[in-house]
This record gives sequence, structure tokens and C-alpha cells, in this order.
Amino acid sequence: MYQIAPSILSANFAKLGEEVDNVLASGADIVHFDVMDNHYVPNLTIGPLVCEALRKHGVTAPIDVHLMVKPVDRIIPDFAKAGATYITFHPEASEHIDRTIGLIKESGCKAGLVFNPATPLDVLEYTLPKLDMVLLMSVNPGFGGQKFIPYVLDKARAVRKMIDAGKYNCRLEIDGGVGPANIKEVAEAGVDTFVAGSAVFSKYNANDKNRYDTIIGELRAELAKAKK
Ligand SMILES: O=C(CO)[C@H](O)[C@H](O)COP(=O)(O)O
Repeated sequence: MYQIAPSILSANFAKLGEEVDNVLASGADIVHFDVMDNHYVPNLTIGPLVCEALRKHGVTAPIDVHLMVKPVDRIIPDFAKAGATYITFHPEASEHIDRTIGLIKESGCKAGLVFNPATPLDVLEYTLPKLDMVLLMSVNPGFGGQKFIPYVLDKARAVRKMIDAGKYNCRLEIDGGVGPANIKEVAEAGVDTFVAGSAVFSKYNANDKNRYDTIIGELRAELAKAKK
């Protein structure tokens, strides 16, 4: 089943609870939560307190925490306590990938690995059976609103093959430059979970009350055309 995960990186942070309520009411499935540390990536965003605040606000949808943080292990228990559903991390941000996956699972969360556009997939040979999610970055991490890098579609096809061959219960997510113009092609490459930040939060006029219904409807309409 396809799932749409708006990236709150592009939301209006001054009204975050309301923004998240509105995209979920418009049919989004997952809240994508980008954590940047101004070290692993050149930007600084939000931490566990904001995740906890969304839960306290009443958000019950899965929260998909993408850690662009190095080192990664020490922040994992805080995000688990704050209500994260998925915690994903970059293999190069961990000294011991297997240990970090274990830490996420022991904390009660689902675990995922994230691959930057030019990062090879070789660690999946050993880790895929333990993963709940593989996240392929289709832009270099750090900022919203960048252009989709097309060669990532080949990586998506390769990961889809591995997941299907092992019959793993693992979602394949893509993040960066995804919108109505390319989501069908991305789905046809085997992706089932679609992060979209600027396409969801910035495409339509902020005064248009129906804007999230419109964009999520457009994304779903394109997904419905995707050949299986
Ligand atoms: O992780 C990210 C950047 O590191 C963002 O989630 C991603 O870029 C989504 O934004 P957009 O849809 O605007 O490209």
C-alpha cells in the first residue's frame, strides 16, 4: 500500500501542530520528521522536544524520524521516549550499524537505514532482514526544495528486488524532490512510501484552506496511474 509522508521541514513551524493536523486530515499517512544537526548536514532543525510536543498535541499517526545526525546512538532513546514510530539513520553516521539498529529496536521503534544518492547499498546485504524501512535520498540531505536526482530510480529498483527476493516486511521510502510530476515514475521503480516537503507545504497559496486536500489528491491520483 502506498503511503504519503509530508516532510514537516517545509511546514510553517509557527503553526506546526495545526499544519500536521491539516495534512493528516487531508489523507497523509505518516509524518516525516527531519532532524539535522549542523554537523552531519549543514542545517539545524528540530529535536525530541518537538516530536513529544506533536504527540502531546494529539498526533497519533506514525512519526518517521529521519536522523541526519552524527554520532547517532545517543539521541535514539530520547526520540523513542518522545514518541517516534520509525527511526532511520545514515550508515556513515554510526560506528556500529548493527548495534544502532538493535538500539532502535530495543527502544521499541521501527528501524531504517538511509542512503544518500551516491552512497552504495552494500550494507543491505547484512542488514536488510532486520530493517523495517530503507530510505533512499533523492537529493543530497540538508535542505528542502531541491531537484530530484534521477539515478536514484536505479537504486530503488535494486532495493525493491532485494526486498521482494527475501520477502522482507520492509518499506521502501524515497525523499527529495518528489511531487505530482514524478511520483508515478518513482512508484513504478518500486517505492511504496513517498516523502514530499515543498510539494505538499509550499505548492499552493497558504490562504487556500483546501490546499492539502488538493495536493494530496493530486499525488494519490498519480499513484493510481502507476503500473505495478
Ligand atoms: O530530508 C530532507 C532534506 O534533507 C527533506 O525531507 C527533503 O528534501 C524533502 O523536501 P522536498 O520534498 O522539498 O525535496
